[in-house]
Amino acid sequence: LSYQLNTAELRALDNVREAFSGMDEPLDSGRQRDSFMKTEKSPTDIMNIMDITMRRLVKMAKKLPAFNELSNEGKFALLKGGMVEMLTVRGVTRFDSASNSWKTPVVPSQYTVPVSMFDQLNTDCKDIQKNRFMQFVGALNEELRKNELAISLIMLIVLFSQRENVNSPSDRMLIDKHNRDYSTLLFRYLESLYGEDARKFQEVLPRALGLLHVISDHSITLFMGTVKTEEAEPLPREFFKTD
Ligand SMILES: C[C@H](CCC[C@H](C)C(=O)O)[C@H]1CC[C@H]2[C@@H]3CC=C4C=C(O)CC[C@]4(C)[C@H]3CC[C@]12C
Repeated sequence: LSYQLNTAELRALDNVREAFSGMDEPLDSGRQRDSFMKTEKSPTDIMNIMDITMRRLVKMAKKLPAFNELSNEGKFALLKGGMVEMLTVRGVTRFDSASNSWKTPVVPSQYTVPVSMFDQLNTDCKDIQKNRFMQFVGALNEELRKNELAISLIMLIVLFSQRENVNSPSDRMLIDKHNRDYSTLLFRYLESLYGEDARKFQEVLPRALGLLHVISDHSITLFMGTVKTEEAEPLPREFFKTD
C-alpha cells in the first residue's frame, strides 16, 4: 500500500506552506520590536509581542482560498474564536525547553520571552494557565512539534472549527468541509512520512485539541489588571480583557 501523496495533496500542502510563509519574517520596527528588546518584559510588553503573531495569523488566514469562501461574519467569528488556540499552537513550536522560554527567528536570537512571564499575570489563573500550557506542550509528540508543516495543518484544523456567531448555513457547511479536508491532509502527510506508524497521531491530536479549548476558554482574564492599556496594542486586548 503506497503512502505516496498524489499531486492534489502535494499542491494543497504547497498552498499551506505559502499561507504560513510570512510567519517568521524578521521584525522591522515599532512598539512591538521595542517590547521584544527589553530585558525585563512586562505584561504590556507580552501583549505587544502577541500582537505580532496575531497580525501574522490574520494575514495567513486571508491568503487561504478556503478562508475567503466564508462570509465576513464567518471570517470574523473564526479568527475571534480560534486566535488564542492558534497562538498557543504557535507557542509550542517556539518553546525552547532548555531555556524555558519562547525563541523566534523574528528577532535576533538573544531576545527571548521567558515562560516565567506567567508569574506577573493575574494571580487568580496564572499558575493553572502556565501548567495547562506546559501540559499542552507535552501532549504533542516531539516529531509533531518540530514539523512546521504538520503544525501549520494543526493550526488550520483549529481555525476551521465551529464557533459561536457563525450563523449562515453555508459558512457552517464550509467550516466542517475544510476541517475534514485539513484533518485528512494532515494524516495523509503524516502517513507519507511515517507509514503505518502515523496511526499513533490519530489519538494524540483529539486529546491535544481538547486541551487547547480549555486553555483558550480560561485565557480571557489572564492579563486582567496587569496591563498599562494605553501602552498596549489594541488587537490583543480583544482577546485578553485588561480591565
Ligand atoms: C509565540 C510567542 C513568542 C514568539 C513571538 C513571535 C512574534 C513569533 O510569533 O515568532 C509567545 C509570546 C507570548 C506567548 C503567549 C503568552 C500567554 C499565553 C496564555 C495562554 O493561556 C496560552 C499561551 C499564550 C497565548 C502564549 C502563547 C505563545 C506566545 C504568544
